Amino acid sequence: MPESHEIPESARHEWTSLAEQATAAQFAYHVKDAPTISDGEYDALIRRLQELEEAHPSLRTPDSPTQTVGGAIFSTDFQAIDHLERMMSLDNVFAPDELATWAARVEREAGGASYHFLCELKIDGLAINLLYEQGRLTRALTRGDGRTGEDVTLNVRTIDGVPTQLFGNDIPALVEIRGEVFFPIEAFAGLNASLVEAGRAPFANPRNAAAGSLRQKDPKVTATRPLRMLVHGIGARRGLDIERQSTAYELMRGWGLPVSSHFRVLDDIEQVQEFIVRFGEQRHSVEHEIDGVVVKVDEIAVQRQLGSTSRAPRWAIAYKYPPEEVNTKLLDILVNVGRTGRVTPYGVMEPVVVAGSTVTNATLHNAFEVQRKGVLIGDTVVLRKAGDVIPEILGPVVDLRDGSERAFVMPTNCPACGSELAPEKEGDKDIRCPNARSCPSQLRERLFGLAGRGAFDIEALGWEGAVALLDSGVLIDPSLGGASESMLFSLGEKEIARVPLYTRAAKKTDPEGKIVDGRVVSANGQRLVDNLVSAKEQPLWRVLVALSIRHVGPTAARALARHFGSMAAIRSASVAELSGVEGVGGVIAESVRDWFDRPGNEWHGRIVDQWAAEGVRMVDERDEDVEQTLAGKTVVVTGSLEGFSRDSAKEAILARGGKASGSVSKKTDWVVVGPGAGSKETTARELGLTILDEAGFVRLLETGSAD
Ligand SMILES: NC(=O)c1ccc[n+]([C@@H]2O[C@H](COP(=O)([O-])OP(=O)(O)OC[C@H]3O[C@@H](n4cnc5c(N)ncnc54)[C@H](O)[C@@H]3O)[C@@H](O)[C@H]2O)c1
Ligand SMILES: [Zn+2]
Repeated sequence: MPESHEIPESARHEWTSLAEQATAAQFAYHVKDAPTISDGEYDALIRRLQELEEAHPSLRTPDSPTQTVGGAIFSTDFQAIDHLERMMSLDNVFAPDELATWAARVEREAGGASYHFLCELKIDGLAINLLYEQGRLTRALTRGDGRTGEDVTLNVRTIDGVPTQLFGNDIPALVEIRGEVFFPIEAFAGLNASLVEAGRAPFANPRNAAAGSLRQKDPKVTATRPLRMLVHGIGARRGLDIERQSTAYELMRGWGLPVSSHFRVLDDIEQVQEFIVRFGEQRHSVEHEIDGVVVKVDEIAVQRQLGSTSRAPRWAIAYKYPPEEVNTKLLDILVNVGRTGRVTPYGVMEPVVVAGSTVTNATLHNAFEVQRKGVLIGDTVVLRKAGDVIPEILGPVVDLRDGSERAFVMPTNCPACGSELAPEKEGDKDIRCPNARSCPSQLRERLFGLAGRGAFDIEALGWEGAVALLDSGVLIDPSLGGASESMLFSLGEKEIARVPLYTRAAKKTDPEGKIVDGRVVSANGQRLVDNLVSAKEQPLWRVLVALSIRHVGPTAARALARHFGSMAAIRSASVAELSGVEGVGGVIAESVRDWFDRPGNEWHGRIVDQWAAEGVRMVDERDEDVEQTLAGKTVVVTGSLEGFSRDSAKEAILARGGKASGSVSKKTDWVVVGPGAGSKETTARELGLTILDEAGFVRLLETGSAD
């Protein structure tokens, strides 16, 4: 124990308590493969311990969690064996200035030698040490405490892509290959579903699935898991002389080892920064989870010169991205009734900040999905939110259950209107509220949906506004005998003035994502009137989307509008005629006909009639009048353009028969780049695609050619 007389008692207490928590977390994470706190929380614990130790160096004992390579061996399932050369951890930085500090230190201690930076993705899996003797895989060990690992040779032999025999003629007599075993993201949900079905505990995230799958007593179980491995280092070696780590990677690739295609050798720390930013944006286009970038000094001689601390090399650093996974409590599972009556369960969670916003809800899609994920109400769950992507509950933290958790039961009646819920057809995964006409929940969702960006785009009408309009009764439709979104366009200023409204923008500016009391924009009533006037001029496809016809989203609506040109023509088209349109299949065609024709749906037609009577545009300028200069071509627009919004650029491409894509690939014909373009431009350049500026884009639209 540290000397206590010179350290304030409060600091000593805090250190002891945090060290205990960190040690317990290491055990849960490295030994049980079932962490009970998130990586972000763990990193924060370690940071705080480091701060305390910085202030009171005598707290920094050799067995402090800040000084050890986590995961001492406690498991009896495997034999403990020493590594030939120690396996290290990595020190972390979380911001550019911390990276710069590290780089400055490297520069200072490199003693004038010249060197490069080797940048790699930090694979979120578990470390493995493969021993090859005369090219034969003779042993595989987990990292353990860095000196001693667990013998998982038989398990590793079942991993696809890990060669049991190296090939080539420059095979060293002995070499330790270090790498990471991971669980491919796309296989994760399926694994949990099958575990739940077998009555077993699901994994909290892919990283734990990797560790838990590898560290199985029975290698036959490991063999059923789609584990993969990538190489990221080299340990003890005999008969191998390399000057740079990147050279070793090329050699290893030649021997048949799985080497990542994402590593780069860079000259200076500015380029390293760019690499970090680029992969921060592309974090999800990689087949495994990454929690950061690892920056290494490439030259082995300089690595030796820099040496290492008790737990990590000084010649490498992990730049960690902001965490996208947090733990929170699943307080309840409720159901939402959507604009087409679909009933969707969603989790209500203790509010938690992740990826820059506060999350309280996450959709669970349907009752099967709840089942497959194995989450219970009352569970601590791992919640993931990646950038702009909608938040997702990954899985439960089973070890924190106390027996009070309960399973979700799908309600039998609509929580909004009491109607009996049922699947529409036998075998449907979804169940629905059949009361399309007056279910308050469906009405709210339809009204909100029709104001959305992909429909009429009524900026002044957000969720709260939709609720307020319906609650105030101004949308009572005499012809329908109840509330209906069809009254919207007939509203006058007088009616709107009665309703307190909130804008989408107001919602956005509030960091909490909720509407703060009193944020009633009084000018908003006038804005809504103005918005409604311009909404009437929206093109036909947007009107179609606004009708909330099942399966008719922007893509199908565009195809229908382009082909038929008017609401009247769509209304009178047969299923065969509808499904004959490219991009409109049988399901959509049936859905459109059903929406108009099914007995009881007559009120749908009346909505269309009423909108038409209020002046909503029901006929398009036919796209045939626009020359199809881009037929069959794919264009990506990135960055901001002066004369086009994101939507109008897309419409201009679509109207000319082209495809507007969101991602750059080899199949992209042209990439239009405006100021602020990021990784897409880089990718386009790497692929050697034709890049256009705004003027070039305008010419392209007119002529179909970039010259
Ligand atoms: N949630 C928890 O309770 C808990 C507990 C302990 C640890 N952890 C997590 O683990 C981290 C600490 O674990 P650690 O000591 O293994 O450190 P680390 O995971 O931050 O970094 C070291 C490891 O990164 C791996 N790695 C992945 N890609 C690499 C690459 N390209 N090059 C080199 N190495 C690469 C190696 O296996 C190496 O051992 C924490 O920061 C936290 O994220 C979480
Ligand atoms: Zn209902």
